Amino acid sequence: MTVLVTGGAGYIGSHMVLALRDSGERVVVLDDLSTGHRDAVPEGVPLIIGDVSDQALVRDIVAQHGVSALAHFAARIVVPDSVADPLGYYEANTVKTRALIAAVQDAGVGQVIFSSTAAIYGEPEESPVSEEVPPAPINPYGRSKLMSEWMLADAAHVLPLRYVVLRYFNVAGADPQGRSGQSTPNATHLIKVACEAALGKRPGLSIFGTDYPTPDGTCLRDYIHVTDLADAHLRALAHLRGGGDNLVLNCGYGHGFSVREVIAMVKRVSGSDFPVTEAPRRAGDPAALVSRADKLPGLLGWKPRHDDLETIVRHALEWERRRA
Ligand SMILES: NC(=O)c1ccc[n+]([C@@H]2O[C@H](COP(=O)([O-])OP(=O)(O)OC[C@H]3O[C@@H](n4cnc5c(N)ncnc54)[C@H](O)[C@@H]3O)[C@@H](O)[C@H]2O)c1
Ligand SMILES: O=c1ccn([C@@H]2O[C@H](COP(=O)(O)OP(=O)(O)O[C@H]3O[C@H](CO)[C@H](O)[C@H](O)[C@H]3O)[C@@H](O)[C@H]2O)c(=O)[nH]1
Repeated sequence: MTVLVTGGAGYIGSHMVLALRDSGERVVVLDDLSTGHRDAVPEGVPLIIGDVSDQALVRDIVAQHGVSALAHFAARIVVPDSVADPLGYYEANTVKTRALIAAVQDAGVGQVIFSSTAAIYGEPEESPVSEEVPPAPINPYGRSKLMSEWMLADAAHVLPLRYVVLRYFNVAGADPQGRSGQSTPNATHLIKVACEAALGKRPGLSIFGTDYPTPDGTCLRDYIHVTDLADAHLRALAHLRGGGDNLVLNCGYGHGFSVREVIAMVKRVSGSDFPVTEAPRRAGDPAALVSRADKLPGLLGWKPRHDDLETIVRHALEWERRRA
C-alpha cells in the first residue's frame, strides 16, 4: 500500500511526503530534480530520480514498491513561462501526464490524486468561484492542466481508474515544524518574494497593478497553507481507498486578501519595512480568484488548521530564515 508521489522533491509534493509519513504511510518519490531538491525528501523515503513519462521506470517502481495509489504533483508551473513556451508546457504537463496515467494503469494502480489549479478558471465572472463554473483558462499552463483533468475523466469512464482532482488556489507557508518549505529557484509567488525582500535577499518588490476593480485596487487571492493542502490530499486518498466516487474539488479557504494586505502582513510579521514600488499590471492576472470552499470540507471532512494569513506568513518567514 505504497503511495507514489511524483514531484515529491518540490514545494507542495515534499509536504505531502511529510504528511504521508506522519500518518504512517509508505511512500516512494519520483522526481527529475528539475526544480526540486534532493534534501526536500526525508531520510528513509526512497527517491527515484527520473522522468514521469518513463513508462518502464514507472512500471518498475510500482512493482518494486507495491504502489497502490498515485499523487501526481510533478509539473512545470510558471504562468509566463507557459506563454513563452506553450509546446514545452503541453509536453511537460499534458503529454507526460498521459504517459504516466497509462503506465500506472498498466501496472494495476487505479487510484489517482491530481494537482490541478485555480488557473483553469481563467478570469471568472463570479467570485468566489465554485467547481461548477465552466473552466476557461487564459494561458497554456491552465489549459495544460485542464486537459489532464479531462483525460482523467475520459479514461475513468472505460478503465479501472478513480481519481480526485484538487484545484489549488494560492499555496503558501511552510511546514510548521520547519522540515520543509518553498525553495523554488527564482520564485515569483507573492508571499515567497515578499519574505525574501523582508530578509534582504532581494532589494524589494513591485505591486503588479493598482487599478483593479477591487477595494484597494490590487488583486485578491485565496492563500491556502501548504500543510492544510497536504491534509486535503490525505483525505482524498482515504476517500479513494474507501471506494469513493471521482471528485473535482477546489482547495482554498474562501476568502481573499489583496496584494497590499499581504505585503502589510509580511512587513508586520518580519518587522522589516522593505521597499515596495507600484508597477503596471502583469499579463494574465485576474482581478480576483477566491474559492467557493464548501465542497472539500463537506465531502471529505477537511478542517483547515492554518486558515490565518499571519500564520501562513510566519511559517513562510521562518523557512526563509532557515535557508539564509
Ligand atoms: N505553487 C502553487 O501555488 C500551485 C498552485 C496551483 C497548482 N499547483 C500545482 O502543484 C504541483 C506542485 O507545484 P509546486 O509549487 O510544488 O512546484 P515545484 O516546482 O516546487 O515542484 C514540482 C516538482 O516536480 C518535479 N518535476 C517536474 N517535472 C518533472 C518530470 N517530468 N518528471 C519528474 N519530476 C518532475 C520538479 O523537480 C519538482 O520537484 C504542480 O502540479 C502545480 O501545477 C501549484
Ligand atoms: O512580486 C510580485 C508577485 C506577485 N504579485 C501579485 O500577487 C498576486 C499573486 O501572484 P502569485 O504570482 O503569487 O500567484 P498567481 O495568483 O499568479 O498564481 C498562482 O496561483 C494560481 C492559482 O490561483 C496558479 O496555480 C499559479 O500556478 C500560481 O503561480 C498577483 O496579483 C500578482 O500580480 C505582485 O504584485 N508582485
